[in-house]
Amino acid sequence: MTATVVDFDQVSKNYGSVRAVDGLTLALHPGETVALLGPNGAGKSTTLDLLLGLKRPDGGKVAILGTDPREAIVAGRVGAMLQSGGLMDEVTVAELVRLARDLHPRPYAVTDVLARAGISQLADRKVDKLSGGQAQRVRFALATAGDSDLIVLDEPTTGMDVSTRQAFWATMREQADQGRTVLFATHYLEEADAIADRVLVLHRGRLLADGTAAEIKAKAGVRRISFDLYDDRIDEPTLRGLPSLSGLHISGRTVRIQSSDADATVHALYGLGLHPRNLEVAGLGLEQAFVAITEAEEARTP
Ligand SMILES: Nc1ncnc2c1ncn2[C@@H]1O[C@H](COP(=O)(O)OP(=O)(O)OP(=O)(O)O)[C@@H](O)[C@H]1O
Repeated sequence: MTATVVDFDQVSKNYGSVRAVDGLTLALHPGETVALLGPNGAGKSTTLDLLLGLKRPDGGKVAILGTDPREAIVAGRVGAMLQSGGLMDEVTVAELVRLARDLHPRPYAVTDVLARAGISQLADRKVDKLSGGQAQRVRFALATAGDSDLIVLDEPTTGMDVSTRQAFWATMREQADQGRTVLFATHYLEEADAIADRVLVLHRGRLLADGTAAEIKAKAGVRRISFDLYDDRIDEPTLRGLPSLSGLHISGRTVRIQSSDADATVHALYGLGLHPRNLEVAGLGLEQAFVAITEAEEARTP
């Protein structure tokens, strides 16, 4: 059986009357790259804080590799990169990385850490002279200053430019390929789609969806249909009457539809005697699926 790296068992956390995390049960395994998604206030940061032992749950239990999160951190099992992590001023990048690796039970060489984070050329730069994206890379270097089993990242690529972001994710992929578990919270859904092999959707502190990006898209249950009408009059009320329609957009001769049952919609389309050309049926993108899932939940529990 595969060991469990992260284990949340019925975990809850309240801030006064706000239930930030609500009975969360979750297990993460070695080598998984997991994206944590959720609208603002869904409980992502609180979940990561509970995981890192920065907050204590009001109910339930959090474990990392079967031990208390704080113990796991002291043992160097976890590398973390948090949004709020301020960097020490008045020191150079290399000095700061050296400090982090000196505190790690299984440290890497400073030059390797700098190279992996793509900041070798910034080694002698004072930390307070870094750009936002460079500071993010330094935080990343601190999170990977030693050999950890779990890497936790809270919105890691905020402020990174496109090429820095790509290099960052390539490095993270390597970390996961070596058997480490990578858990990251993000608002960039295309990033989750491209990088994560497992996606968690959190909403009001509860897990709404847990699966591959493809499974989350399928869960949204909506498909996009598009086609061109060259030979027929485009009659909007008739198109609106198609079964299972949840959206209709007409632009010139092109019709775009969202449908909860694409087979039924397309069948009825031909039944109207229309002659659609360039017909395409596709699933939702992860971003649209995320919106559909969270909005459906909002409608269910206002
Ligand atoms: N220290 C705190 N005191 C009171 N309420 C808090 C505190 N921290 C978070 N909350 C509340 O708990 C809920 C979850 O917040 P959290 O920061 O975990 O969400 P998030 O998913 O990380 O949001 P975002 O995407 O905006 O960063 C929110 O309603 C938030 O207002």
